[in-house]
Amino acid sequence: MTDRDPTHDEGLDAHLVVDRDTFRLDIALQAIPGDVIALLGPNGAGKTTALRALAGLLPLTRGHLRLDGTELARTPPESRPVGVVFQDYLLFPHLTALDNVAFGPRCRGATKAEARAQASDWLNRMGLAQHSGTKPRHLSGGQAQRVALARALAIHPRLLLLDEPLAALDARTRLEVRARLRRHLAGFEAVAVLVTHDPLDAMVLADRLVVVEDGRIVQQGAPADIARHPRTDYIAQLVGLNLYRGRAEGHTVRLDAGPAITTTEHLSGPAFVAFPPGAVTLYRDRPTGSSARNLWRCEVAGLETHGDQIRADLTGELPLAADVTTVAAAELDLHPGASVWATVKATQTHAYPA
Ligand SMILES: Nc1ncnc2c1ncn2[C@@H]1O[C@H](COP(=O)(O)OP(=O)(O)OP(=O)(O)O)[C@@H](O)[C@H]1O
Repeated sequence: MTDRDPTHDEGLDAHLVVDRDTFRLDIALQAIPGDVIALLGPNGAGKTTALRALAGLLPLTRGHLRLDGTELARTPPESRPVGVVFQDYLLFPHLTALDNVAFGPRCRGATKAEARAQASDWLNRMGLAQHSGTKPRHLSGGQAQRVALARALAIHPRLLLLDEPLAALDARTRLEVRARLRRHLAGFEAVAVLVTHDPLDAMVLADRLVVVEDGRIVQQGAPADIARHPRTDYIAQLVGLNLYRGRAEGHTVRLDAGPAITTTEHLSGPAFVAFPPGAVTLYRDRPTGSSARNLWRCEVAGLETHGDQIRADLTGELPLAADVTTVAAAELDLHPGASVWATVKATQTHAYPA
């Protein structure tokens, strides 16, 4: 585990206390350059409040906000080394894609020619060279998202904030933009914080999830750890996904570490495959009549109760989480150390490019 303590003047060190009428946000966030953090939480939990406080759009009631060792609380938002991608991208409608991206560098003292050269470079990197003269209304959702990202990155931010970066996109575009955004974030050398409702976005894009409920952090950690050991019902439902990486060939994703998973999607190349714990069926004995292609022998490592469901943490051929009813758990005599067979139908899995 990396040392996340930004005491060496690198990264984000924040304690955000913000009062809004009867609501209080009180969270501490630490990150080192290269970290991608996802803030997740139910409606009204305080995610947007946190993002706005980080951007300087809401004042702190108390606490501190240090970036690379500099206290930002008194720096006006437009002078902070902070790039923001808003949910609906907020591109200037009357400016071309190029001038939208050039806006930040221009405001920070670059000449018009310099700012445009930098903007052009960013648009190239985003694969948008041929759209530099296009106005936002003629861009697709995915293209507008990339322009917004280029605009945020063009100021060389030390903190990149993304508010529901994929929410405005239709399901198809979302897949593609998610994969692309992931590559950009992986190469980003400062701290990135994104707010999302979507556990899949969070797990694919972030190295660390910070779950906020009612203004407080209720759990944080690596996505896989949180998925296996959720501490609240909300998190159990939210991150209820088994997620793996591998290489797809047709309807099969061969995992980097583990067996192959049969999916309905037809892909080739690096891919993720995910399925919810509720999609897993458990058997004590090897099922004979089952048509499921995905059949693995596992051992119960742990059990946790969430309402009337039991989440089984399984190890073995494929580590996975499975949700079963309390009745089923009793019938299967599930207990740590018990060996079980797990099946997942291809139709219950979801594969997408990595
Ligand atoms: N302008 C405002 N004035 C006063 N209180 C507000 C204001 N905006 C939001 N709040 C309150 O702050 C709390 C947190 O809201 P916030 O928008 O940060 O949550 P969120 O986690 O982003 O929710 P959502 O997922 O619905 O966007 C809520 O209880 C909300 O009622």
